[in-house]
Amino acid sequence: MSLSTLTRPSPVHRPSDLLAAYLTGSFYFSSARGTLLADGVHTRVRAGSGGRARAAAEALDAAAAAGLPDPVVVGAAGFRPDGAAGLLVPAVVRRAGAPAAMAAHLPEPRPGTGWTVRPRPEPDGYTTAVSRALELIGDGELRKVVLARALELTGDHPVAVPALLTRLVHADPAAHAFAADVTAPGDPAPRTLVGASPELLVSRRGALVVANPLAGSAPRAGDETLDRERVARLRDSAKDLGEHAHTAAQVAEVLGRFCADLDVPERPEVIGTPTMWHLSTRITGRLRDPLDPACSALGLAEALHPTPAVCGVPAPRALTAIADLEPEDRGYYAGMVGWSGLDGDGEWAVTIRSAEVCDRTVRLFAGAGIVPGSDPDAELSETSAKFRTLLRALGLEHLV
Ligand SMILES: C=C(O[C@H]1C=CC=C(C(=O)O)[C@@H]1O)C(=O)O
Repeated sequence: MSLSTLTRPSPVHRPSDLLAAYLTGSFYFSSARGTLLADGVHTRVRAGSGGRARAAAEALDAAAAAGLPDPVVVGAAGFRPDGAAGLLVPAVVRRAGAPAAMAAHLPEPRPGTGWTVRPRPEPDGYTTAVSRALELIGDGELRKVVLARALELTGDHPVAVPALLTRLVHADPAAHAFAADVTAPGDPAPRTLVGASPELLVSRRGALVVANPLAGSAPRAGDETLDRERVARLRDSAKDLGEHAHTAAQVAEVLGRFCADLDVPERPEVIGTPTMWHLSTRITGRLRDPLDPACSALGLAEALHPTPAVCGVPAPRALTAIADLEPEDRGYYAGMVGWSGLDGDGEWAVTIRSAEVCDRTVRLFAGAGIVPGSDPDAELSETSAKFRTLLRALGLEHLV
């Protein structure tokens, strides 16, 4: 018998089948690059910030040696470098192509009734924090800081995460859509980080690396003429271009440490999501040493995180300003989510436009970059517009 007749053919999955197969507790990640659904736990990867890529490489080697086919590390890490992370090598991984625009009609989410909403902080607390950040910038302590606020929603029945994820993917098949189990000791029920992020932290395929920092935003109006005006204004806004430049420069500087050639477009372009417009720079590079574990997709993601798209400049001072000015710990918001394979290839997205769902509660965050020229009320409106991605999928858009 030839070897080929003994080889089990790989099953072929459709992206929509993997989405339909997602159950709370699975790991789901899709993007324009493809769809990955993972179940079960082969090995948990336990390591602190800075050591995750090495621990992941060791776990992947051990899983391959134990005969696990296609070992992959999947999961999420929180915003704070010393914060929580849930990374593991799953027992089973299924892959498919990128989700396409889906024809299937989804029933509208049940209009949200019976929800209580707790903004953290209240809107005027957020504008006060932005004013304080502007003072720190004026004093020369900071050049940029991203300030976030949270909405804590409590419904009258448990939130169905598979339905929420399905709505997010249908609303924007090009987004980095994800659902990751982030249950912590003491949680009354499974906790899931779920979202649809427009921001690619880093993607690696062989020696090729892509990062797509975003910063500088305008809400989408939903009217063609108004949106054309908003896009033109964003493209020329000195405040937004400055806010963007910090992020693109830092991402380019970090990738420059690992890459021989790096292509950094001179000017950002404007990209759209169903709710927002963003300034975007797509940076591409070629790794000098793709075999170095520090150059795995996870290693690059660790080196890049947290970028000034979610933190600030200088980063250490921005981290303390965020801790002082935000009343809520960000948890997994503004962290990273994705996967890395045995060969180092993988994809990690920034966990924005996301929520943590636990039983009847949904905790969502949105942030905005504060730079000289920021207006507290406009930053408040920007965060409200960013909440729409999740609120729309929950049937709660009327809340903002
Ligand atoms: C921090 C968030 O967005 C980041 C990504 C794109 C644009 C941003 C901005 O214009 O402030 C933020 O840097 C968020 O959505 O919570």
